[in-house]
Amino acid sequence: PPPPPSTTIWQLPPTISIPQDLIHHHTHILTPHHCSSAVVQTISAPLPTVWSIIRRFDNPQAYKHFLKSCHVILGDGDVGSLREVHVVSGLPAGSSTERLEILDDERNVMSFSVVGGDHRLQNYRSVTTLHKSPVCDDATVVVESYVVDVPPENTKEETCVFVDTIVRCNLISLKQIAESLGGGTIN
Ligand SMILES: C[C@H](/C=C/[C@]1(O)[C@@]2(C)CO[C@]1(C)CC(=O)C2)CC(=O)O
Repeated sequence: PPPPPSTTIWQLPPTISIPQDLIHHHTHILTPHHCSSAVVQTISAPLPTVWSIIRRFDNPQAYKHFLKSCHVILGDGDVGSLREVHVVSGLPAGSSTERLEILDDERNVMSFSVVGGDHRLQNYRSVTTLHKSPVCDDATVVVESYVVDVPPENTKEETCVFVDTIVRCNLISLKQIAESLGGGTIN
């Protein structure tokens, strides 16, 4: 008989290893009240260029155009820092308070969690990783995964569509900015 579905989903070919501390993000027990997904975007710019934009916890609005401002309210931009972002009008959100969970300059992993604010994505948490494209030297593959509570009056599907749309917009904007920088980086 085939192995139970849970093991087949998580069995990755030996060539792909996920850093251990990322596993617990991806093994979040999904109940009917949570939704999770991952968005992948290839960018024709060197990995250090893309990373120089993603890693700036204090400046997400550089590429996240749904945000109109960001202030670090605790810490110096390193893990444990808190930021407060304000959202452009037109979205069912006003502000969000977010904590930097992982910032790994060696493995190019960044993760933040939403810890407060007036919006509808309770317990949103994402992990973004950068990978040198296997097919082209000066290209970068961005993988952004998330887990979030499904709001009481929405379905899992609606929640995923909403979040996927925002994440996709952010990564397209990141692509445009990184590609316009060419090989440069922002510091
Ligand atoms: C989906 C996520 C961000 C969402 C928000 O930042 C927010 C936390 C407040 O405004 C939003 C733009 C939309 C919302 O309802 C919840 C993507 C990202 O920023 O990495």
